[in-house]
Amino acid sequence: MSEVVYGSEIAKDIKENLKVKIDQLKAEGKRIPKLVVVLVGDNQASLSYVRGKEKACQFVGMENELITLPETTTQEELLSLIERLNLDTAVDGILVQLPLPAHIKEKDIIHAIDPNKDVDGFHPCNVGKLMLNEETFVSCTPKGIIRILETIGYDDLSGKRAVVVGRSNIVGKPIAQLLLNKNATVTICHSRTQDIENVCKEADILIAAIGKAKYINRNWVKEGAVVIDVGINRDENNKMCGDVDFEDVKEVCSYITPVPKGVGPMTIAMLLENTLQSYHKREG
Ligand SMILES: Nc1nc(=O)c2c([nH]1)NC[C@@H]1CN(c3ccc(C(=O)N[C@@H](CCC(=O)O)C(=O)O)cc3)C=[N+]21
Repeated sequence: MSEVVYGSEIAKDIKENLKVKIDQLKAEGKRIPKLVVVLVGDNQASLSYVRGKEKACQFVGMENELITLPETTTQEELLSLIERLNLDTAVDGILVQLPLPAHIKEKDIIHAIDPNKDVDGFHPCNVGKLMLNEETFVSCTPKGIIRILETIGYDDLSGKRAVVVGRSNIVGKPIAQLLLNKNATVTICHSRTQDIENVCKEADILIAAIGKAKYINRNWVKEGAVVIDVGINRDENNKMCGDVDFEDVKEVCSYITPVPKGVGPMTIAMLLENTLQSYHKREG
């Protein structure tokens, strides 16, 4: 039997902490940190995530502007908006919600955001700094996962084996790097990996970021492993679920994060932290 780790509760503590800090800035008559979220088109899932970000900003008392643009927005129009936000001294963080419509090149947009306002940590400058273990904006989901490990006291990773399933630029690769920076022995598995089940079974820490509903069952998991589920999928009843078959795996691991209320809320909390970090870099 394992302990279920509610990221939602850890995130709540983090947000309460941020609220105190922002109240303090207000009391001192200082400028308030500001996050701008840009949403292109009306992808339903994106709308729901963006609302979560808005609610969190309101909770901590951070300024939040949501700019919604029509699906037909051109790449040039989006680039000129980003240029304006880059130059706006009142803006600390810029987040362009992904995915973007197919006619816009995500890479060009990510490259256009000022690395000093890239609170997602997606810009190549910030990704490079992560690889060099230099201070930077760390991508929010991976940062949230590390914070979960720290909170459960499982952050001395020397001699531990970590297996990351999934190699995306926004989760798989950066979480592998963060685990490596903490001295774990890291393996990245993906769709071309042979004998993936047995590779995963070696993991002391298993990170699931593949995007396949309930793909990982107890046969993939070593007894006592820590299992972090990054997946956001729908099951056969259209209920939100992770990449891990939670009910099955929770019988064999030591800690497991649920979906929802696991990694997702941590992502939002880390976004707010990154925005405050950006503010302090600017304001001192
Ligand atoms: N530029 C960019 N940055 C992102 O960080 C980014 C993005 N684009 N595109 C989409 C993904 C996804 N994402 C989530 C954040 C919070 C929850 C979250 O809080 N989920 C709640 C439940 C939400 C619900 O019930 O719908 C939970 O897991 O408990 C989920 C997903 C950020 N993303």
